[in-house]
Amino acid sequence: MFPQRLDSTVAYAIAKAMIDGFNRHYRLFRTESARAKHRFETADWHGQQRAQRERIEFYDLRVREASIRLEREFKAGEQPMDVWHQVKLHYIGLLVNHHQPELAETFFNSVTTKILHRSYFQNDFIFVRPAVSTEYIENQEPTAQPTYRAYYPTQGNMHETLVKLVEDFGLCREFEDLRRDAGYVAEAMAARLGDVKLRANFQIQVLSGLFFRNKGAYVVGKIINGFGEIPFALPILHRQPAPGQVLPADGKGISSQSDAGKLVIDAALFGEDDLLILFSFARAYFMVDMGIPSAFVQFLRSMMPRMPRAEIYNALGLAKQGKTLFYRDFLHHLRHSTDKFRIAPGIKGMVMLVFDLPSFPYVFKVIKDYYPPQKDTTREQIKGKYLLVKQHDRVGRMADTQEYSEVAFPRERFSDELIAEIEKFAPSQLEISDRDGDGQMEVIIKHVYIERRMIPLNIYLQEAFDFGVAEPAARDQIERAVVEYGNAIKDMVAANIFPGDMLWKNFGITRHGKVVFYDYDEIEYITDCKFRKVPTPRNEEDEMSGEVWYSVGPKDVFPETFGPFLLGNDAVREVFMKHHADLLDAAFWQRHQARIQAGHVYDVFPYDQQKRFAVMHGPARAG
Ligand SMILES: Nc1ncnc2c1ncn2[C@@H]1O[C@H](COP(=O)(O)OP(=O)(O)OP(=O)(O)O)[C@@H](O)[C@H]1O
Repeated sequence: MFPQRLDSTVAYAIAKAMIDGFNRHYRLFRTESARAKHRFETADWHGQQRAQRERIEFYDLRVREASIRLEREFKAGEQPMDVWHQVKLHYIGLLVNHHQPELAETFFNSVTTKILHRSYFQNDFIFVRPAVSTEYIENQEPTAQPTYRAYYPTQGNMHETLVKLVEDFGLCREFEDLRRDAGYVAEAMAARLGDVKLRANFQIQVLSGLFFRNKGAYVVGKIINGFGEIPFALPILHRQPAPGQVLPADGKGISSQSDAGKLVIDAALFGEDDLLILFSFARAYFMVDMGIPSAFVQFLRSMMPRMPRAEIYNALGLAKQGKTLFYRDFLHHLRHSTDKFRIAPGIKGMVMLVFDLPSFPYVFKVIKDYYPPQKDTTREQIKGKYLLVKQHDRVGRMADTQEYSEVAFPRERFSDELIAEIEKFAPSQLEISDRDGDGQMEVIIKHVYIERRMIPLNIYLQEAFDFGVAEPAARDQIERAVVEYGNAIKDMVAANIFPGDMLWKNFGITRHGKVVFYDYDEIEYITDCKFRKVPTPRNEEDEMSGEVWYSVGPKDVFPETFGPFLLGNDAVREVFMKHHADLLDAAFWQRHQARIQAGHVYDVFPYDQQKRFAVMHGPARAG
């Protein structure tokens, strides 16, 4: 199996062409990410969103280019196994001093699996686990940026240090008052540190690349004191010039105009939980200029040890690496667990067949082969909607999904009930065979989306109902769920998304108590919908008719009619009407539609209004 001699010249040429293909990919990816700084400085918000969307496509384009080149120049698909073994060894050699070896290995897997027939590629040909270490990679070039910078403030010069720390990012746009903002940050840090004694190693470390997303730029780092570490992030925004921009403190997102202002540090976020929300799977990917991405991941992991590395790679826009790592984690989990896959708890979907493994915090969603008549859709349309969400700003309210094809699971881990369910609703997606010939039967699913498991909101509410709505704890649970549910819809509206199907069962609650939407098959752009008031009945017959007597176009939405589906329970109705009655009014939706059509980009920021310096220190001081 292992080649004794590297005697094939074509093997080296293939390996070299492959690494050239990857290097081209990473160069383009990095350049696009680095340009985010300029787009931020010049307030090119539409450009920023476009780039975020387009960058997702880069990987597949480069994989396709590389496979075409390998086929054309080297007939790579026709090379014997022996040559492919040598290709892999040469490739490993080329990675020894590479700065993104883990990404380059994944690229190798993507290209080879495209070129080689499935029965032909086996684990020997691809990187099932990393062959080259990502530990301690350094760029030795004199002009190279280190991954992070360290500052050593004392009690006396904290303020100056923070000013310098921000200035070192070299943002080419004036701050409104950086000294003032650094003062706010210093105060917030002091409050967070409390009365602790500053130890010899007291320092602030910040990643040398700013994290850009939509209308924000984030400084990301940690404070180290003795054995303690406090992760933090400082969002930098453009001050909006018009007065009265600060929403009421209970408002969720920070709506902002498309105009540009001087820069401000908007808040100081501390601790793992704030950071986890910032890096959530329900938000768009960041743009960061990273020479050594694994070093960024390692730093971020030290700040958020509970976040899987796969999700960190995703958040950095390196979704294919995220996908690879997720799959490795999944296989590892399968090997070290014994429970069985089952139909996911909750109300079954009409278009999606959803299953999970109780011990594993994700769900697997398969598109059914047929749907009830009210679901006028197709497999392609559903895939289109999932893609739309992937490319769109998910504003912390729409779960990210990873798409996999031909996923094999051990047959003995599937309950018979689940197999029967798949056979009934998605037979085209199911194969049960011993594909790799190891004597073990496998369940092979042709196409599946995988996403984080949440508690479906209907189940969460039901728990409270079962407890008894008179109980304060149950009332709290209902209030939290309903308020957050409305906030989730409003954040989606800000981002031009109409969820389509707003039933409780289509939303889930995360471990941070955030409500997130996950049912995308009826999603539409707000700007494509027609929000209407229910017309006044023409006569008594209309009025008494239980049927819809007025004509309804395909894009018509009647917000008044949401109530009966959502508000059957009195306790729910009371909270909903107190906080979110506007969602039942067509005028609310039309107003947002008009604002989006006028070109305003809304950004929903991943922290509470109460954490904004403008709110904490009063608008008079902060703008
Ligand atoms: N991320 C998730 N976490 C937990 N449960 C989930 C998740 N996604 C889906 N489910 C469960 O699976 C069910 C069906 O999922 P989903 O709503 O995506 O399917 P659907 O076919 O699009 O639904 P519908 O019939 O409303 O269109 C949900 O009601 C919920 O119980």
